[in-house]
Amino acid sequence: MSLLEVKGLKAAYGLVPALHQVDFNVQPGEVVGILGHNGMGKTTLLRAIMGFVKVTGGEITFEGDNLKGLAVNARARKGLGLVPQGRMIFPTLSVRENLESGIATSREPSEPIVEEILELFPRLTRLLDRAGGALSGGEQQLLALARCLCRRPKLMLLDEPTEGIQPSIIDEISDTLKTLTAKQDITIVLVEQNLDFITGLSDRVYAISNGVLDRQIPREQLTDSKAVSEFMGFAA
Ligand SMILES: Nc1ncnc2c1ncn2[C@@H]1O[C@H](COP(=O)(O)OP(=O)(O)OP(=O)(O)O)[C@@H](O)[C@H]1O
Repeated sequence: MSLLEVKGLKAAYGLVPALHQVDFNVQPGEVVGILGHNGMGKTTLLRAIMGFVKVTGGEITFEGDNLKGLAVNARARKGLGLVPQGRMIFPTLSVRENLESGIATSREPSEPIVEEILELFPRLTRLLDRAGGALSGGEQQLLALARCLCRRPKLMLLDEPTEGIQPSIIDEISDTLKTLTAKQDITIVLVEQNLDFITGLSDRVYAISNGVLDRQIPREQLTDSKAVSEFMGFAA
């Protein structure tokens, strides 16, 4: 059984459609990438899966259960976690407090998991008392990832983790995610426009274009950025 199955999904902002037809599935333990340019519907898709955006058609099932009508909190309790675009960490709370705020809504609230999660994030360990707002963009992204992991999600939805981040920290985020998937039982859906990042991490990559996602990029093309651009219709 797929962990996540999205079928014929549609979503709109008022009368303006943002997702027209989204069909894809994610198997347990996979990293599935969704590649698309600005405004193609990537954020809307992740927010619709998490329950922040109302869907107007189609269905989303998680571990075989239809998520229709379930609020964000209920989806989080089922094991979905979103690391949003722009990170959305608490700027006035310390790094440690940001991490603890993740545990408050954990499925397993009593577990002392901050220390365990920090093993994956040595850079954050050195910054535990610093205010979230005083971190660099890359450090904030690491914090947002770590905070989400403190809730022990089964499926982590990552919205453009490389956006506005220096190349050196992009590599660190990529390495951290690789260590995480090798070490822990977690499944990831990653939306991105950074081709190298997404192809380096993903087992499979789908293309999203103008709110339509129904095509997987052939595996043999994933290492050829020109072929991927052509496949997606990006080429001039
Ligand atoms: N709150 C909103 N109200 C109205 N329209 C919106 C809203 N959010 C997004 N849209 C529109 O929906 C479409 C998809 O936007 P979305 O943010 O999902 O794209 P994206 O692929 O994540 O883009 P980006 O890479 O720039 O974040 C765009 O046309 C966008 O203008």
